[in-house]
Amino acid sequence: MTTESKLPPPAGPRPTLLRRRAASFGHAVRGVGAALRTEVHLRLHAAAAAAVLGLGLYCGLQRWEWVAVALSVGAVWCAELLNTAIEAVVDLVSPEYHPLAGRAKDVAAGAVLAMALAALAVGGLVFGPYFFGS
Ligand SMILES: Nc1ncnc2c1ncn2[C@@H]1O[C@H](COP(=O)(O)OP(=O)(O)OP(=O)(O)O)[C@@H](O)[C@H]1O
Repeated sequence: MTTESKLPPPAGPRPTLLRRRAASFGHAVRGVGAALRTEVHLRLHAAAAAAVLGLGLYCGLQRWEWVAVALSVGAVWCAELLNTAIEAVVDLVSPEYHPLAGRAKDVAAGAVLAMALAALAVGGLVFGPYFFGS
């Protein structure tokens, strides 16, 4: 028995690696856009990120401080986007009430909360000395 696929090859020339990467990037941007349109929390994170950027420029943060702030903002966005994705999948597979569906959503929301608290701590450690002295 052969292990070769019986499927016919796709019609037309195979897209180049660069085109496939560009398409994947487009899907990711579309995902962030969709989440921004539907999730109020994500829009609040965007406003918070803009405020932190302004505050950082105002304070004249050091390079390592920008690193900590950028990683914190990125991690909160990442957690919120994953939470949004998990919510969508849970709604798809379990539109009716189910304790496991509820637990999955609660745990995903908990991940956002944990990251937001860590980001708050980083914000306090970075910006605190600029406003209250070291
Ligand atoms: N299918 C379900 N079965 C059981 N419990 C659910 C279900 N869907 C939602 N829940 C419960 O309701 C809570 C809120 O769910 P919902 O989908 O409204 O998220 P949300 O609060 O709108 O989140 P976000 O504001 O981030 O969009 C969940 O955390 C979970 O406890």
